[in-house]
Amino acid sequence: MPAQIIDGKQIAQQIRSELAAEVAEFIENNAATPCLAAVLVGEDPASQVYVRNKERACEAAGMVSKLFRLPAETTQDELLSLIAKLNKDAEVHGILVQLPLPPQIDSERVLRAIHPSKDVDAFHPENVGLMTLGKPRFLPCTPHGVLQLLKRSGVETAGKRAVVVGRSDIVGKPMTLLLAQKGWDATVTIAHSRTTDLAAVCREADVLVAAVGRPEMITGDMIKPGAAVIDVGINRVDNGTPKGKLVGDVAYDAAAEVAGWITPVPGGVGPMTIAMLLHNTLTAAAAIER
Ligand SMILES: Nc1nc(=O)c2c([nH]1)NC[C@@H]1CN(c3ccc(C(=O)N[C@@H](CCC(=O)O)C(=O)O)cc3)C=[N+]21
Ligand SMILES: [Mg+2]
Repeated sequence: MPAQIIDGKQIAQQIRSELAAEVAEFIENNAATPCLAAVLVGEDPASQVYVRNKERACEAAGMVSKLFRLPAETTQDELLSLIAKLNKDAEVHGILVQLPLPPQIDSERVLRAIHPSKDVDAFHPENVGLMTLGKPRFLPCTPHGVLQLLKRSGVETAGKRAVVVGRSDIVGKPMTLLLAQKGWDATVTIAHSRTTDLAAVCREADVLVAAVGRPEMITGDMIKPGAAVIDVGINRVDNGTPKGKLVGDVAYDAAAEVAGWITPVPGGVGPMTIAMLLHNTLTAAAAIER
């Protein structure tokens, strides 16, 4: 039986309409509208697309989106002073600084300058710490989106073996912690580029999350029959067209013949990241306006 396709676009749309209702209620009960400030430094074309999608999604949910575009030559001090201004701005509930930042900027310093109560990416060490302790203020958007895809598709994680391929601070690491936490209750392995016999490790997974950033590196033979395969990768590869083609970290066609569930790219995890960003922005607004 071929895999059930997990339609991230549709599930994200469902979450966004749930959020729109909550935002409307929030606006009725508070003298404020949830507001996300997005900061984009430079002209990276992919970043422009993501930031525009985030703005549109915010507005569709009834939230305010403020975009701050800074030139590629922006200095660290200029960026830090914008963040200081946004931290103090009572109208702004969430702040997102789009990554990657240009090389003259120390990303770690910038992310730590965002006030933790407005850190809707959940990248600040205080928020990473709270999440790790099982007391999250915000959940990081992409891993939270993955959990929602699993839950809303009826994939059981309790007692199951989960393998996360990739150990980034943004996806891999928090993904493993969340899958192991109470309520999700998976037995989790974190695998990476130095893992011996990666294929055998992956084949043990009832839930396989690929977050390595290497196009189609997870092949059909690495998948346990019936597993849920969640592809976090978004890689643009050359296919002779000017824009190239988006592919995930999973070789989709072969994987779909073996898996029980699978997420496509595009239309899988990507739209969920944005939906969970909106969710965090509403959470931030509720905490600040309370
Ligand atoms: N501070 C910060 N926070 C982020 O959350 C963040 C970031 N920086 N920098 C870049 C990455 C990447 N990211 C995506 C979000 C949505 C899609 C998305 O909606 N993708 C669509 C396709 C988009 C396309 O066609 O290119 C999809 O997968 O269907 C993709 C990627 C958020 N990121
Ligand atoms: Mg941030």
